Amino acid sequence: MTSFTIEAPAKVNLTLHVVGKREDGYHLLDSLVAFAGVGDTLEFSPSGTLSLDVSGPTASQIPTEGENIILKAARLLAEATGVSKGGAIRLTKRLPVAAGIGGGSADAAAALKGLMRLWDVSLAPEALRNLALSIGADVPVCLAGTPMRMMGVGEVLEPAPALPPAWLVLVNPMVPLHTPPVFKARTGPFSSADPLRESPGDAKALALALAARRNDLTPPAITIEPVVGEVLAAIATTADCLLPRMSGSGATCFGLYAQEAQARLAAAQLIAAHPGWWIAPAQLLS
Ligand SMILES: C[C@@](CO)(OP(=O)(O)O)[C@H](O)COP(=O)(O)OP(=O)(O)OC[C@H]1O[C@@H](n2ccc(N)nc2=O)[C@H](O)[C@@H]1O
Ligand SMILES: Nc1ncnc2c1ncn2[C@@H]1O[C@H](COP(=O)(O)OP(=O)(O)O)[C@@H](O)[C@H]1O
Repeated sequence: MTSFTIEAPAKVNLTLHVVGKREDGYHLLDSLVAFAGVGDTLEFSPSGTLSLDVSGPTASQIPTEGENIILKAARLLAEATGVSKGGAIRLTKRLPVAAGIGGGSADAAAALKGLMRLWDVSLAPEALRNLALSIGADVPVCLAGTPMRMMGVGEVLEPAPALPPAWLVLVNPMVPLHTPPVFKARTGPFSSADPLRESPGDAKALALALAARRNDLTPPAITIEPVVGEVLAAIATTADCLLPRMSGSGATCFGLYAQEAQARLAAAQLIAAHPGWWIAPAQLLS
C-alpha cells in the first residue's frame, strides 16, 4: 500500500444550547455542528512500527508523544480490533489548540479512519462510535464529518437539514481557552433548544435561523477571556457579515458570509487590524 492523506477539518458549533446536566457533572448539549474547509492533514504510510511526526504552524502547542490524541486513538483501535500493524503518521497541524474547533477531535477521527484503512480492519458502526466517544465527546461527530444535530454529550447524532452554500471566517485571538472552566462558569437556567428542522434556502436564511438560536457558552467564555467579546465585535464590523458567533467553548469565533469574496475581504480587514490573531476564511462544508 502507498501513502495516503486524510483531512481533519475544523468543527464549528453553529449553535450550542446547554440543556441539562448529567449526574457525573457533564453538561447535556443540543448543538448544530458543521465543518469548515480548513483543518489539519494526516498522512499515513506503511511501516513496521507506529510513529507520529508533527509539523505545521501550531505543532509546538501539542504533545508529540503518547499523550497525543492520535496515538491514543491508535492504541484504542488496536485494543478494539486485536490488530496493530504499525504505520508512519505525519500530522500537519494548522488549527489552533484548545480553541473550540475540535482540532484534537478531528485529528483523532482522521487517525481512526486512516489506521482502519492502513491496517485493513473495520469495526461495526456502533463499536466504532463507542470507541470514538471514549476518546472524546466531539470525536463521533468528527468521524461523521457532515452537518449534524449533536445531543447528549456528543453520543446522539442526527443528520441536520442540508446547509446552503456559505463562507466562514474563523478568528482565534491566540489565547487557549480550556473547556472545563467555561462549563464551570456557566450560570442560570438551562436553555431549551429549537432544532433546525428545515433546510435554509440561502446563507441569509441560515443566518436568520442561527440568530434565533445561541451559543450558551459565550457569556462564561467572555467572563474568563474578555478578548472573546473583542473578537465578536471585530467580526461584526466587517462588511457583509451575516452573523458573528463563538464556536464550542471558544475562544474561536466565526463570521458567516454569503460569498467567498466577502469572506476573503473580511479576513483581510481583520488580519490588517489584528496581526496577532489566527484568521482563516473557509467554506462551510455541506
Ligand atoms: C464544548 C464542546 C462542544 O462541541 O467543544 P469544544 O469547545 O471542546 O471544542 C465539547 O462538548 C467539548 O467536549 P469534550 O471534548 O469532552 O471536552 P473536554 O475538553 O474533554 O473537557 C472536559 C470537561 O469539560 C466539561 N464538559 C465538557 C463537555 C460537556 N458536554 N459538559 C461538560 O461539563 C467537564 O468538566 C469535562 O470534564
Ligand atoms: N493532535 C492533537 N491536536 C490538538 N490537541 C491535542 C492533540 N493531541 C492532544 N491534544 C491536547 O488536547 C487538548 C485540547 O485540544 P483541542 O481539540 O484543540 O481543543 P478544542 O476541542 O477546544 O478545540 C489540548 O490540551 C492538547 O494539548
